[in-house]
Amino acid sequence: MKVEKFKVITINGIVLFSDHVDPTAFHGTLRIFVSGWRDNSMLPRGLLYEGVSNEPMLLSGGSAAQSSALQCYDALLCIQHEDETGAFLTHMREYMPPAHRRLIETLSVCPSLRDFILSHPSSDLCQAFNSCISALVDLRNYHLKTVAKYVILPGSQAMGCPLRGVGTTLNTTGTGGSSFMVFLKSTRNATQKALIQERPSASRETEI
Ligand code: HEM
Repeated sequence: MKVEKFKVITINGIVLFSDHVDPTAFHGTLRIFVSGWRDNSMLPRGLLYEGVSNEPMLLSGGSAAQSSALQCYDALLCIQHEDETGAFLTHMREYMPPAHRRLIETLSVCPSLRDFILSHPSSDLCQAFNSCISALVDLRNYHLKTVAKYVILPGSQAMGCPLRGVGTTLNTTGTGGSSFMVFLKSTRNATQKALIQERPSASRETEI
């Protein structure tokens, strides 16, 4: 299979694919190598690292969920990821450098920026906060479309492929074994929930 068309740009540890990446080549070649060996039916017991451990190790594949940038924004903007989604993102911190993990933990326990804005009503502050949230919602929506283009669509077209079993597992589960479309929609929805509803200002109330 031809892979020379891959164009990969690394931004803060995140691998960003340009429009030149062929979804079928991504799905059929690269994704298999980043799938990891945790919740992976091909390697249910994990992988034995000879000379490192006597027991097989279960490790998730590479994912931007392990990038500290997005988790820092979430903590700063008080975006709450609940239940399984929150647990998965917290688990992904184990793959970050310890200093990055500590930064996210520190931001999470700092006085809440959202509460500050709510208790000091200012239209400018509120709009600035909401534009940050909206930008993150847009990013997560764009990302959902990218995942559909690079994983769901080529996965549904991979009939007859010798790696079909691998594809089936990887089409519905993320690198951590999550059902990733449910997970990704949940992170997007939690982001949307953080928007502050602007109350009408006193002057506008008197105008009406
Ligand atoms: C072809 C390109 C991409 C594919 C197929 C893809 C796929 C996925 C999948 C399946 C997940 C679910 C969790 C997991 O499996 O680990 C995920 C999570 C995530 N991805 Fe990507 N991704 C791509 C590119 C990117 C890029 C370029 C970014 C950053 C700008 C990014 C940021 C994230 C983040 C932050 C998460 C964690 C969920 C969240 O916080 O909303 N991904 N990705």
